Amino acid sequence: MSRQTDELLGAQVRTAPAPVLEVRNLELSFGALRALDDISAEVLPGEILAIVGPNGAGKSSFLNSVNGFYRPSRGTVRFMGQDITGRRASEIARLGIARTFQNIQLYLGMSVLDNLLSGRHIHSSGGVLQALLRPWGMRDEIRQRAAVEEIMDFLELQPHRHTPVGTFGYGIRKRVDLGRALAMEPKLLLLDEPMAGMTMDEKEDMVRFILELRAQRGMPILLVEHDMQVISEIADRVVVLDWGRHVATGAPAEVLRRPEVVRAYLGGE
Ligand SMILES: Nc1ncnc2c1ncn2[C@@H]1O[C@H](COP(=O)(O)OP(=O)(O)OP(=O)(O)O)[C@@H](O)[C@H]1O
Repeated sequence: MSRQTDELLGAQVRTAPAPVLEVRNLELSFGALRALDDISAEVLPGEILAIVGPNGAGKSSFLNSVNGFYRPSRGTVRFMGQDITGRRASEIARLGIARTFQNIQLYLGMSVLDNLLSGRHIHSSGGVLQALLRPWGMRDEIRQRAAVEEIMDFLELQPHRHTPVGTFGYGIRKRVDLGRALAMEPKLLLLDEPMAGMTMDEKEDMVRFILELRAQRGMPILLVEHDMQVISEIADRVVVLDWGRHVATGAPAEVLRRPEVVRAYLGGE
């Protein structure tokens, strides 16, 4: 190999962006059921990576293994260069991985504003309860409020700020759930079926917010979603799982056409 080629390759190695999230050979079992079998994937800076696959493929298990809800039996999870495998969910959240949930977990009797403030607890001196009671010093209170106001502006939630979340349908609830995750000031966002149960208008709004998050803040996003049209429009790459196994990885337009991917969907539903 010539010296010039050597230098060129060296430059490529140096400029390749380090992944924000790097998952290697992940394995997770529930009794005899192998929910994840040797799964590897990575999220690059500013990338939107989608995990897709039929029901029971292991998508939520993958998210749960990344954010510490489940403890994988094998494999590693590295976040911004740090090994976080098997760490507790609260610790992983503090390191900068926030997530939303398939079955939204909000405080339904509380206002939009208070739900978002609950996401700030990792940035206040007390816990969730203290974040809600707001016994912070004046300066801390102003800082927490300013962060939440900005998120409400961004997600167009201002008209709903004082309304209890339980009075809203799925569309607004999912948006509040995203807002609460953003209130944690994450460096990586995990979204579990952010469009599920939404009307077309609500989906379009959510797509817009996700794309703006990436464009304006360079937010890397790992999402699980069933809506293939949405996936094709927003994901840079997709990872296809089936029965806990890896089927394919690549650009949506190319991967979703592959015969093995089509087969996985036809066989799985
Ligand atoms: N806590 C658990 N205990 C036992 N089995 C589980 C648990 N969580 C997931 N599983 C099983 O692991 C497999 C993968 O489930 P998972 O929820 O990860 O799939 P999924 O791809 O997210 O499915 P869906 O699209 O239906 O949400 C399924 O067979 C499921 O029943």
